[in-house]
Amino acid sequence: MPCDVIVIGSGVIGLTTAIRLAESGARVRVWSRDPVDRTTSAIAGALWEPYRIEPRHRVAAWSRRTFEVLTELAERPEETGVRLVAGVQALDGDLPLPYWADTVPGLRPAEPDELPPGYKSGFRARLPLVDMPTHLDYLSRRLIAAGGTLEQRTAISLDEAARHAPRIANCTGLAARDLVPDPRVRPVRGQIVVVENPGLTEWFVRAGEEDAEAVYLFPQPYGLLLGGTAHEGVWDTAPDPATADAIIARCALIDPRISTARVLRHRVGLRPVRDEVRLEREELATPKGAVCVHNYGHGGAGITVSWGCADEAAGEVWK
Ligand SMILES: Cc1cc2nc3c(=O)[nH]c(=O)nc-3n(C[C@H](O)[C@H](O)[C@H](O)COP(=O)(O)OP(=O)(O)OC[C@H]3O[C@@H](n4cnc5c(N)ncnc54)[C@H](O)[C@@H]3O)c2cc1C
Repeated sequence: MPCDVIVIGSGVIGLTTAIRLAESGARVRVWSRDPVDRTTSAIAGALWEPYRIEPRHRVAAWSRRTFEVLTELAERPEETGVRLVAGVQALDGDLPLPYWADTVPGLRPAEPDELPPGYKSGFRARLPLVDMPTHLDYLSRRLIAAGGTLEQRTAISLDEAARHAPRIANCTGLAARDLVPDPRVRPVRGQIVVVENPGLTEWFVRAGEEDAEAVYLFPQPYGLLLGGTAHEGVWDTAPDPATADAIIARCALIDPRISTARVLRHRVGLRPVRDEVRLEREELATPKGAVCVHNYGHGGAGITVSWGCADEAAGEVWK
């Protein structure tokens, strides 16, 4: 099938990149090793918030652009899976507000009585909270409506894809480690638990950038998502029962009703962390001289930067 661009990967990064290209008139094929609902993106929480992602100056611009787009999508939450939800992030000690705070209208320091017991400082904000199964469904439908195709197919190499199209977008997340190959992208394992929501309507987060154990509670339409962990270099995707118990115990300190809530499911995902997101154009040394735009390594914030990165990647494809 003739096409202008092959996008490799159907996580949030591949789908948003493919949508930008298809909606600007390109004939786009998306190849994905995994079905959309088996990607790392499908496991994410997913709150808009820059976390475990660098470099800050680019992340600030990408996340601002994504905030704008998600705010628009939040006008149709049933269709898009995006809602604007209020909540509190606790900070350790007297840390200043985060570097991206000016992106969020109305973000303000939390009053002491807005913080759970034991926490001294934090901020309060309304942020986009994304129900990923619904959102990925929405993105897939939007891609197809724009004329794109979604195929379950594994790219053996970038050169193989270059035999099918003159332009490629490499949105393979952690798998870029083997495909490129790029040893700088590495897993940071995250485990979560979904329980029946005992009545929470706001999110809560306490997550230091370097901490292996975080606390987060996200009220989603499918249940209350509890997190979590962040273990560097760990590849195991089987949920660990002791880790799940510890997550529930930490979250129950925020709301004791959680300790008796019915567990609906356990999930583990591997964040594709890199010292810097790789978003750049490369001329491949193939006989026909194809162009590959790399867009991977978004760490713990792929949803948070998705549309900003998609805009930039689509621009690089046509340069
Ligand atoms: C527990 C957890 C919680 C998280 N919470 C948040 C959050 O609250 N907010 C936030 O913004 N982010 C969050 N993240 C991070 C976010 O999930 C990732 O940054 C994001 O999903 C990365 O998206 P991606 O499209 O690059 O990768 P993926 O979703 O992994 O998609 C990669 C795609 O590439 C395909 N692929 C790989 N190799 C090949 C190949 N050779 N050929 C064809 N296809 C291939 C795969 O099949 C897949 O379709 C969380 C992550 C985890 C694990």
